[in-house]
Amino acid sequence: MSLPDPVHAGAEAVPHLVVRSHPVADVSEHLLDHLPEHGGLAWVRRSDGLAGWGVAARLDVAGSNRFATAQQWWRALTGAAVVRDDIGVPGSGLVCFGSFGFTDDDPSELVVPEVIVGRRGGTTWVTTVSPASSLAAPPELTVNEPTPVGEIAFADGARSGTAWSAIVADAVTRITGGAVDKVVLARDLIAQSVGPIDLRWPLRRLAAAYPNCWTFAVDGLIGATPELLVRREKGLITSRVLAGTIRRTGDDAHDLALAASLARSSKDLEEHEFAVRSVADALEPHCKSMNVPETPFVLHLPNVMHLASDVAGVAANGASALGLAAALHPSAAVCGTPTAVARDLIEQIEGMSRGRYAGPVGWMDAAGDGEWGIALRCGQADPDDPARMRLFAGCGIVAGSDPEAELAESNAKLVPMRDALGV
Ligand SMILES: C=C(O[C@H]1C=CC=C(C(=O)O)[C@@H]1O)C(=O)O
Repeated sequence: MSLPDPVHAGAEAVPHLVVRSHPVADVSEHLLDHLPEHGGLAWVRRSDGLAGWGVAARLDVAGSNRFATAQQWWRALTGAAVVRDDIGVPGSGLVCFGSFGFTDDDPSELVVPEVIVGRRGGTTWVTTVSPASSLAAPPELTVNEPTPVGEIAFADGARSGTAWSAIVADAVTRITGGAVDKVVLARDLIAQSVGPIDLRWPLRRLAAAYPNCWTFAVDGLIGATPELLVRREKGLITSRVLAGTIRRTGDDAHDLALAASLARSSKDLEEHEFAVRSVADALEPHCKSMNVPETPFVLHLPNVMHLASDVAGVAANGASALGLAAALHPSAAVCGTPTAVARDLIEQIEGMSRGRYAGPVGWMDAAGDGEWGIALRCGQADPDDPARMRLFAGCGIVAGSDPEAELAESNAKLVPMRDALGV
């Protein structure tokens, strides 16, 4: 059979793909159970979502045009694909997973898996993606048990806790001096195991312990994020904005009192308002109407509670989920206000590379619908040492921030990944 000429998206040639989605019987309640040992891709929340493996096509990209290049590539790829989709819901048919660097220089990628298992509202399906030259047979779904992570040790990353607190104190001085209104500062922790870390082990534990979060895996970056940067679905745009945090104590009555104090805390409400404003301002040009709640609610997670606002809008144009994520990134929940000043300050004083932590992570389909979360409460597997991961956590710093309290908050935000890796 002679192959059609490759289609080009900018400098990149894209393959002609043949895609088939068909319903299947459930083999397991948990989509993550189907992942093979290596190369798993995931975006799941409770029993719904997408889990994929294999690489049918992939784009690696960096630079200030990375979102535009990725869009162009995806448009060319979807335009050249032959799709038979018997399900017809967002997430069926041709989809890609993606993860973007926090800065222009950090690596970003889109991956189209060879196999995707999806579930939504009680319907489970399998999508197979193959080159036009070699059609793939649908796989048998199996339940695959991960290897438990053995003994694991945690050590300081780029900065010790004390050194990081000093950086936070420096930021507070700059904020009170008027240089910037809010800046989000992050730190990393190194997890070192005795043997290779089977990423499916922490992934399953994150999904089980944080069912209200979106559990993700893209190219060695895994986590369970509570923050949805943007979802676009059939003309409806939504975003869950988080900023303002208090640690849980484990005592329910006390935690309720803490939730009430969080909802009244002027320091946290100010921090939250910056984040909501940045999202509302970025979405406004893309929405005909928008609902921005006046007061946040308190989102209860097992380790922390957050001030949260669900912003919603009706799409005014054809901007895809990725286009909207590009407009929103970096929001004030992970960067600060004003954005450019906060970004420069992070670069100047944070003292580490964030990689894909705090960047958009998620998926999109051929119609441009999709979900992009912010890669928080996550860890990056070391490509050179399979027994090692870098874990990340950050905190929004405003004039009223206390460096010691921020350090404690960052430790609480590291708990999900630490527990997931532990025995
Ligand atoms: C930057 C992180 O959290 C952000 C999201 C929610 C609450 C935040 C805060 O209260 O500081 C942060 O803005 C992180 O978890 O690494």
